[in-house]
This record gives sequence, structure tokens and C-alpha cells, in this order.
Amino acid sequence: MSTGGPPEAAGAKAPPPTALTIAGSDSGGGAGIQADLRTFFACGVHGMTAVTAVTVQNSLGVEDFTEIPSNVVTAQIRAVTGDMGADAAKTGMLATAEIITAVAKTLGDVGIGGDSDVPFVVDPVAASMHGDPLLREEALEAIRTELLPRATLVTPNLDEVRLLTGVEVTDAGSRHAAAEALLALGPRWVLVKGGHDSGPRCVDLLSDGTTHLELDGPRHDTPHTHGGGDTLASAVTAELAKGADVPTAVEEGKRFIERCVAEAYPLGGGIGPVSPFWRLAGED
Ligand SMILES: Nc1ncnc2c1ncn2[C@@H]1O[C@H](COP(=O)(O)OP(=O)(O)OP(=O)(O)O)[C@@H](O)[C@H]1O
Ligand SMILES: Cc1ncc(COP(=O)(O)O)c(N)n1
Repeated sequence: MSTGGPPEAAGAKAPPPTALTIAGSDSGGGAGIQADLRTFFACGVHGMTAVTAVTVQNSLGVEDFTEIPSNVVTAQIRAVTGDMGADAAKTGMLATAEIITAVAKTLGDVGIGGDSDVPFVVDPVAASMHGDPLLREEALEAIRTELLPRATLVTPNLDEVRLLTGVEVTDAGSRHAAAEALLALGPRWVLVKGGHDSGPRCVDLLSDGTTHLELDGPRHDTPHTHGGGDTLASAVTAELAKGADVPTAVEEGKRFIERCVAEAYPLGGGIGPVSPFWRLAGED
């Protein structure tokens, strides 16, 4: 859906696929908008941003955040989609019910998610991995009722599954029950992520109610997984922007994040970020 541009100079290159992230800024560079942009870049997609909040954050936690006025968030979405187009979009930290309501309406206006053919991934970020809140409590209901019905795919971790559905995932049976409860809220696909589970494997369950795919990978022994959820969701969004179907995009995203966790590095005195740098070295 990229809209092209001004008349081309002779020899100009065709633009790459485009993806829009609607999310918060992480001053430490490991998660949020910063993780999304570097993942889009590593996956060969032009990234665009609608910033929802500015967090004061480092490897030790989130000290504070300020949300951006909802009309400025939606103006960013309209500015980039109206001019450059977006082949896919994702949300991360949305901070408040007011921002969620405004974003959901604007995505409908510009033709992203819902019945449109532009895929839309919702990463329902509620807190940082240090446990610091990134979403006002009353905003959960707006995610349930306004955002999820527009989503092509929702990618909650186990805490977000519990907050959204009340289902506590403890085994394969409850993982499937959680997927069903999430699908009842309206997204086309759900990916229940297993990073916060215990055990030697990280099992993520992808389901649309008919197709159920268990993505099962080794758990790497590292404390440095900051930005893992954002990196997975943006890698999936990038693959969707390139034209992949949801199961293929998620399989590719899982392969990508596994390697990013394996290559994570310590930085600062707390939790370091996952790393997509290996992809820039030309590795597949
Ligand atoms: N130690 C690990 N080794 C391998 N893969 C992991 C590990 N931790 C998480 N993952 C994978 O990373 C992805 C993100 O999962 P997770 O459940 O941690 O999401 P999240 O809580 O949103 O992420 P985060 O809070 O780390 O940003 C999933 O595909 C999960 O299986
Ligand atoms: C701006 C922003 N967005 C998302 C996260 C979640 O990432 P994590 O769970 O790795 O802390 C974060 N910490 N900051």
C-alpha cells in the first residue's frame, strides 16, 4: 500500500516495504520504538513511527513516563499513511484509554487492520519486564473492546494473557484455553508467548481457532531479554509487510527472536537488550 512518491529520477530504486509502529520511546534504546525501528531495518523494511509516550528508562527500570496528546499520536499516523502508505502496522505501549480509542478510530479511517488488507499486530504492552506499569489500569478495557477486534494478530505474554482474559497459563491445556478466550475478543490470530513460562523450552502457541501451531524453541540461559516482545512483534510485522501470511510471518519471527536472545548483551547494571546485529552481518 506504499503510495509511491514524486516523479522518479533516472535510476532511482524502488522503495522497500513499509511498516508503522505506534508505541512508546525507551530512552535506553532496548525496547519500544527503538527496538521496533532496528528490527524493521534488520528485516529490510522501512520503519515509520507514531510515538505515544516518552519513557525515562534504562536497564534498571522505568523511572517515569509522559504520554503524548492523543491528537498528536493520530496526526502522526495520518501524516505517514496519507503520504507514504503502510504495508503493515503494529502497536506497543499505548499508555492510556484515550490514546487507544483515538488510535483504533484512526486506524479504521486510514484502512489498517479490521476488514482492510493491511495487517495489524497488537502487542498489548502492560508493564516493563521490571514490573513497572506502562499502561493505565483503566485502559485494559479499551484494548479488549476497541483494539483487539481490529487486530490481525495479538501477541500477549503470560501476564498480559491473565490481565486480558483472567486465564492463568500453567500447561498446554490452559495455553489453548487462553488462546480461545483471546480469540473471543475479536482478533483473527493470537500468539500466546511462553517466554515467562518455566522449563527448558520456550513454547509460543499460534491459533486462529482452527489452525493451532506450537512454536517450540530452546530457552537460552540469559537474563538479558529486554525488548524481546517488541522485537518479536516487529519482526512478524515486517514479514507481514513483505507479504507473508500470518503463520509464515510468526515462524520467521520466532526464528529471528531466538537468535536475538542468543546474541543479547549486557549493558548497564540491569537487564540488557536482545540483539538483531547478527542479521546486519549478513546472516540469515
Ligand atoms: N530465554 C529465552 N530464550 C529463547 N527465547 C526466549 C527467551 N525468553 C523469551 N523468548 C522468546 O521471546 C519471545 C518474547 O516472549 P516473552 O514471553 O518474553 O514476551 P514479552 O514478555 O512480551 O517480552 P519482554 O518482556 O522480554 O520484552 C517469545 O517468542 C519467547 O518464546
Ligand atoms: C517504551 C517501552 N515499550 C515497551 C516496553 C516493554 O519491553 P520489556 O518488557 O522488555 O521491558 C518497554 N520497557 N518500554
